[in-house]
Formats: sequence, structure tokens, C-alpha cells
Amino acid sequence: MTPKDMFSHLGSIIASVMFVWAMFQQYLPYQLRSSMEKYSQRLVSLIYPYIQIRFNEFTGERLMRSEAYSAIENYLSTNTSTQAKRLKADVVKNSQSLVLSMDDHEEVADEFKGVKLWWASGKNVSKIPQLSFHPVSEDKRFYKLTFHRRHRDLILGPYLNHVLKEGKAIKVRNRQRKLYTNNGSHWSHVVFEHPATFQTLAMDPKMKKDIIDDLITFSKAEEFYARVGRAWKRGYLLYGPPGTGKSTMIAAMANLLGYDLYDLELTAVKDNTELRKLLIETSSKSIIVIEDIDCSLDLTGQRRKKKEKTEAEEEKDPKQKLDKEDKDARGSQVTLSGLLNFIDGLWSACGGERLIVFTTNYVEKLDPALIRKGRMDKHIELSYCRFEAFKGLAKNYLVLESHHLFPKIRELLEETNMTPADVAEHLMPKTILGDATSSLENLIQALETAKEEAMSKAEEEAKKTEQSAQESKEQAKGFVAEK
Ligand SMILES: Nc1ncnc2c1ncn2[C@@H]1O[C@H](COP(=O)(O)OP(=O)(O)OP(=O)(O)O)[C@@H](O)[C@H]1O
Ligand SMILES: [Mg+2]
Repeated sequence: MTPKDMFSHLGSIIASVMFVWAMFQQYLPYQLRSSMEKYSQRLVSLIYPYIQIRFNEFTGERLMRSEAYSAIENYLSTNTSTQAKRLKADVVKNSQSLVLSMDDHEEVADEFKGVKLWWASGKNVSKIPQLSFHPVSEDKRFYKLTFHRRHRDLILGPYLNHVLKEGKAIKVRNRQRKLYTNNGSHWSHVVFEHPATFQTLAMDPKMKKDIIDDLITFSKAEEFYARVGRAWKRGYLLYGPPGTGKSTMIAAMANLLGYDLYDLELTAVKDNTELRKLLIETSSKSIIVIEDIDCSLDLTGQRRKKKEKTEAEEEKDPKQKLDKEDKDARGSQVTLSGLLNFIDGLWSACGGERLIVFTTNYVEKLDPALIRKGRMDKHIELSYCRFEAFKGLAKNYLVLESHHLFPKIRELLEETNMTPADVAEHLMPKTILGDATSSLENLIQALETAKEEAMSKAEEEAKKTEQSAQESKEQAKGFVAEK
């Protein structure tokens, strides 16, 4: 029997004694009665030093489910499965994950900074179930927290904050994440179930660790951002040739942090106002992605020139005048400054905890204003597959840590530019019975072909330059001779 149980029994004995006492004291004079009441209360609190707090499932007149109750339920789901003997299992809505919570009238212990406390689940059955049209169950569930009164400040402050925060975080981890795409000015969503993770992403391990650390630090830095007065958001620019894993990394980021994804198609956004509307609708704990930013938005002013030209043509030939739909199809009027406002603007911070990710194949084409530090905080280059990244792919695709063909592959990967997407393609078993060695041989063959192609291309280029150098030399000679 724990000291708390002992006190609990003692408490009920005292309560019985008090009841008898109350019956008796009505025959005593008033003044004597009130001072005795005061002292008896003190005596009880001296003997029973525990404080209890009750958290009801439903609160308010409209019977809203209490946020605290559901956070506690989630928080306790981690302790529950190891301690409680009777559990309730529930499938989280729209998701496949199973959440366990303790059944009614169970008790589990918890510890916080060396202080022990107890959570009990209870249920009151309502006495008026007959004529109720209310769909909510008439059972009123609650959690009761018991702790020693000397820890009052610690429990009421830091501990309860910790429970609510952890509980909410568990809820976020368990929820089904969504992939939003914009159709004009509206978001529509599907369930996000991309299997990519940082484990399956092949890249230099040091670089990978650096990115993971950066993301995790960001997701835990709410207090830091509040302290330094910055909006809780972070910009990433992913650049590199096609097939180097930019989109895959975004999926891995969402899976790592448990964030929703908003895949923003800028060309479908009519103007800056529509862009703002879309962005205000995004929720926190999300990644806003603009893929191929160089194609989505003309950052060099060329689009404006092109548009002016078309309008001039329209004027010349009214028959050619395009109808409204065609005009819209010509492209969005989202401007660079509109986009910068979105990154810096006050409203982009509402809700907080957002990542903004741009991808491009041509980083050199982007306007420096767009990618300066503070806007895009981290620039990540995803490049051709080298040996370290290959090792990751071999481990994932072939369950191989080493092989006698690895040194040959290492050599070839240093000499040839092949994207991780292509390497992965060659590591895919060609038949059900395909073994690792034949996959590696396939890759070696592909690498050798790529190397030869690259060499003959380089030779051709060299020949061409030599030829043109020769031509200009001869031209110059002729010019001098003429003179
Ligand atoms: N680093 C990588 N690790 C594991 N798989 C990869 C990697 N890079 C590419 N792949 C594989 O190649 C395919 C294409 O990659 P992905 O779509 O991420 O490339 P991308 O960089 O976004 O290309 P693009 O610039 O054309 O959009 C993915 O399905 C993925 O399986
Ligand atoms: Mg991509």
C-alpha cells in the first residue's frame, strides 16, 4: 500500500467521524461550533496532505469536449500501455494508428522532476438519461490528478503545462496528415501518405544530419522565436538538377516533423490578393512548398515584356483579342514583391510554425532578393550521386553494407554525374529473383556507358571550340592580309 492509499483510507475514516460529529454538533452553541469546524478542517488537511484536481471531459453548457481532457488522454496514452491493466483502444479518426487509453476507474503513476503523482480515470453516470435528445453519451468521464501539497507550485505550473504540451504534440503525431493543393484560390486536400523518410533519402550522411538537426531545432524553438521577436518560420531553398531528390526531401521533412504539406502552384494563382488569401488559410505545423520557383514566377521581368507584347498585338488586330479565360491562362500576376511580402509579411506569421520551401533546378536564375538570408534561411544543394549517397541507396534497395563491387562503383561515381534517381532505377531488381550482384553489375554498366557518352561529348565540344578558334584565327589572318 502506497502512502497515498494509506492516507486515502484514513481520509474516509476521518470523513465518517466528521459525519457523526456533524450530527452531534448541531446541539452545540454557534460560536463553539464554528471554531470547532475551523479546527477540524485544519486537522483534516494536516492528516491528508494530498491535493486533487478533477478534469471533466465535457465543459460548459454546450458540452464542448474539454481540450485539457483530450490532451491529458493523449499524454497518458504513453504511460497507460505499460501501467494500466484495463485499456481502451481506439483508432484515431481517418488514420490507421491505434491509441490506447486507460479504462474507467484505473490509476497510473507519473513522475515529474523527481516528484511522484497519480492520475485516475473516473466516470459519473448521469441520472437523467431518459428524455435526452443529446447525442453525447450521458456518462461523464473525468481524470483526477492527485499530488502532495508541498509540490503544489511545481504541479500547477510547469507540470500541467508539460502535460498539455506533450498531449497536444502526441495528438499531432497521431493525426492523419494532409497534402493540400490549390485549385485557383481554393485549397483541396488528400491524405498525405508519402513513404519517403530521411532514412530512405540517399545523401551525404553529414549533410543529412545537419538538415535533420536544423529541422528539429526549428520545431522546438517556439520560445526562442518569441524571445527574439521573430515569426516562427523558416525558409529552405532546395536546388539541384532534376532527379536529385528535392521533392523526396520535402516529403521526408513532412514525415519527420509530422507537418501538413501545402503544395502551392503559383501559376494557378491570379494575383497577389489571391496569394494572400491562400496563405492565410494555411494552418500551423505545415510546409508551404513552391516547386520550380524559377518557372512559376518570372523574376527577371521577362513576363512583363511578353505580356506587353501580346497586348500590343491584340490592339493591332482586334480579332485576335483573347477572351478572359485565355488571358488568365497566360499566367498569374503574382509578382516578386507579392511573394516577398508573403515571406516577410505580418500575416505570413499568423499561426506560426511554418516552413517555406522553394525548389529550383537553376539557382543562378533566381533574383538575389528572393534567396537572401533571412528569407531563405538555408540553401541546400542536392547534387549528383556520389559514393556516400550510393551507400545509402544500396542499403535501402539491396540491404547491402559492403560488396566487392563497391570500390569499382566508387571510382565510377566520382568520374560520372548520375542522379540518385538514375542510380536507384538501376538498383531496382529487374526480376523477382534478381540478386544484388546483378543489380550492381547493371549499375556499373550504366555508369560506364554514361562515362563514355560524357567523354565523347566532351571531345566533340573540344573539337568544336578548336574549330571555331581556328576559324576566327584564319578570319583574323585574312583581315590583316586584306589590310
Ligand atoms: N537522394 C535520393 N535518395 C533516394 N531516392 C532518390 C533520391 N533522389 C531521387 N530519388 C528517387 O528518384 C525519384 C525522383 O526524385 P525527386 O522527384 O525527388 O527529384 P527532384 O529533385 O524533385 O527532381 P525535379 O527537379 O525534376 O523535380 C524519386 O522517386 C526517388 O525515389
Ligand atoms: Mg521535384
